[in-house]
Amino acid sequence: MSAFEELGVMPEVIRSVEEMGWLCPTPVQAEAIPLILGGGDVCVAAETGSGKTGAFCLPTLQIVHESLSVPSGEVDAEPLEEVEEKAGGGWVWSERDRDALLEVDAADAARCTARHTHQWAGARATRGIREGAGGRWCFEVVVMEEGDGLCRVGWSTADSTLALGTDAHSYAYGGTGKKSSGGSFETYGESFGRGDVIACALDLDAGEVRFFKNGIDLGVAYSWHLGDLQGRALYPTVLLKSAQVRAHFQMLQHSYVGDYRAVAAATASQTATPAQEGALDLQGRDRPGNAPLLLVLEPTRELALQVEVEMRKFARYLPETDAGAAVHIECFVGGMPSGTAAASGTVGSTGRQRLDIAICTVGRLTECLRTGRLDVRSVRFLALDEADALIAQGSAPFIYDLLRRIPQTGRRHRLQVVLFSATLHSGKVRQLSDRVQQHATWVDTKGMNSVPDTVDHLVLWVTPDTARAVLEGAGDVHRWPDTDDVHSQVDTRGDDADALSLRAKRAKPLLLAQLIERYRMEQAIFFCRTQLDCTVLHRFLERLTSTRGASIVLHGGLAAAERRQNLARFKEGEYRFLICTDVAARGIDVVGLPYVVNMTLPDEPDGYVHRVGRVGRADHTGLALSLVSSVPERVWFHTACRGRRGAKCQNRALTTEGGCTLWLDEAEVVRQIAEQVGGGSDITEVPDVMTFLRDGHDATAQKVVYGVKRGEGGGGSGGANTSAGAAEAASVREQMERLRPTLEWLQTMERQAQLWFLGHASGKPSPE
Ligand SMILES: Nc1ncnc2c1ncn2[C@@H]1O[C@H](COP(=O)(O)OP(=O)(O)OP(=O)(O)O)[C@@H](O)[C@H]1O
Repeated sequence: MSAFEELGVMPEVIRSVEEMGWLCPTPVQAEAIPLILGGGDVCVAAETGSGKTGAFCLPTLQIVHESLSVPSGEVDAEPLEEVEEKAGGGWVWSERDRDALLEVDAADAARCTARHTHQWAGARATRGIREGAGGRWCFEVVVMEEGDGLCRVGWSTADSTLALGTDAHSYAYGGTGKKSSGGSFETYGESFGRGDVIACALDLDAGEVRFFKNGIDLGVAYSWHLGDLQGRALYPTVLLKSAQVRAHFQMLQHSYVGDYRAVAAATASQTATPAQEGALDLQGRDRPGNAPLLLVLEPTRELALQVEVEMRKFARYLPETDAGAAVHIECFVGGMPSGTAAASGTVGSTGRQRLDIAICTVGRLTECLRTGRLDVRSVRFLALDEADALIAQGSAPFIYDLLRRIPQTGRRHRLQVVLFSATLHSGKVRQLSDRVQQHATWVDTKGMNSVPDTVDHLVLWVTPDTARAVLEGAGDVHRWPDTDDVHSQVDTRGDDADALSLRAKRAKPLLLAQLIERYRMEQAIFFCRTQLDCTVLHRFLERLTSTRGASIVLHGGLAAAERRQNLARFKEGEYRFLICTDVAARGIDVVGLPYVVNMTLPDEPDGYVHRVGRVGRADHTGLALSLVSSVPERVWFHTACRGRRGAKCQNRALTTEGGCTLWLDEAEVVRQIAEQVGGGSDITEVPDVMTFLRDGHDATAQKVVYGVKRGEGGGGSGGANTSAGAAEAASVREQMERLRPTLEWLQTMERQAQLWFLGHASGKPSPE
């Protein structure tokens, strides 16, 4: 039995991963896959390069495939509406069409409660009144004594979000004395609260909604042209925050001027259910062609594209389902044509439009939702990859809004949410998890120190003396590297802070050239702070004969297609060096990459963890070198300039003085990084990089080889020199061979013991 099979992974997926050389799950895969397959919400914090992509792609792909394979009869076996109707006489709050934070009372489904004090949670009734039914209809909401929060009550169509009052056909009256529809709020009626009875009245002959408080008419709140709803039904809806309400759908407490009848008196032909309207039967095969079951959110285009490639590899042997092609995967990122199924109507073999898995960046998803190109109402699985980066990008409000658009419970499943990153240990991530997940299980294979021990860290201090010596050594001023031009009027020979900063900046590229030579770097990523820094470094390396034509640039200023192409050319070995900003810091997987060099440290320790995580992946060893100025460097930080951030900016004043520069104290950043990644992975600090290089430090002299599997000659904290490493690997292999029969025997014994236990527990005879 394959180790992946033990985790419950299906044979077709195992076949793909085995072809990729994955014989055993990594620790994070071993923990996360069964939890996800078991239907739980999971937060996974594990070191860079530990196989997190597989940990969420394998089980989610399998869940999607299994959903597609459910026979149609089974999908429709017991419509939830029927179950709900049996319990509540036809009109109750829906168990399915509600936010996860709202509870529908099990014994009295006309009562619902939202306990959260900071978040709204809504629910719609199981039925609505069709626009064409005509007549005057009403339901009452009693605000219960429990809870001291807020309520909004009213009507909405089944395709509106549960955030009552925010969509066009969603009509709300709130406890603060406001009415809202389409997101615009106006003063209306008066405030209401505990003990009040609010009647939500619908006049389908006039196209009007009005509200009554304790029997008193508050006047027409909304009106529309008959036919505007296109025959759709309006459903009783509530939105609560720390409040409890009970609805009267059948017997009204008050009588109302205008002869309004309780909604439960409507005949079947006058009402509709979301399923009849095609609004909620979205996870079955009636799902619209642009409505995926799995939605993966990625912080960058590069990552989204990489995950798409991986997902397609895992899916390649999946058998065709009744619904047509095995699983239809698409990537939605900015700047390139994507979403072909959704846009052009790609069809599966059943002749139906299909999209099962959508991998998106936030920007493109926002646009696709606005234009209706993607429909998220069928999503039953949401994966937030690099969740902390999504938060740092400011996407948390978008995620909360997204969650409102996705039904929390499907016909037979609830929405499952997983969060992944190497750096999940922040209050903001916990907050996100609390809001979007339910009872999430944390898989934390490495705690705070999420840097693999296959990475060696060298901090090479660039002191003012080093910088001076390096520049003097370079000779002619014209051969000095350019800089980001922050120090335009500075005398390089001076000793003030600006002069020291400028010299450190000019010295770093020269030192990099020496490091490339000393380490005989054949493949490396050089991280820079800004797009301009990348351009300047690229220009410098192009001037040197030894590195001319060897590097390529990747940053957010390039067109999407160029970014994709440049990354692909580097991965394929066409270029030896990738000069990039943090756009490539996360997730990018270059198998066996030996070196990462930080030309400037990132502002945050988390940024360092992700950057150096490009090496030391999948048990390969790697070296992370950081050129760190011992004096503060003045750098661009464009906040004051308007329009295109930083372009042609000449405002060299400090941000504190209304300008666009700041002093970066790399020494302080090193201290923070050492604190975060210390422990398991020591950072070796070299006090003076010049002496280090001059004294002939030579990687090959130490016989350390980076970029190879640990134990096969690699360095890394747990590594060794080439010959010792190879010997160690051989000895491990030998030991494993020796132990194999014993392990197989133990496995058989355990299986027999379990079978015996199961047989014993069920009263059947125990197996031999
Ligand atoms: N079970 C496995 N066996 C062998 N190799 C694996 C296995 N799982 C993943 N890998 C390989 O390990 C490398 C790193 O995996 P992956 O990109 O998923 O890491 P990650 O944890 O997502 O890293 P990051 O935090 O940088 O995004 C990839 O090259 C992948 O193919």
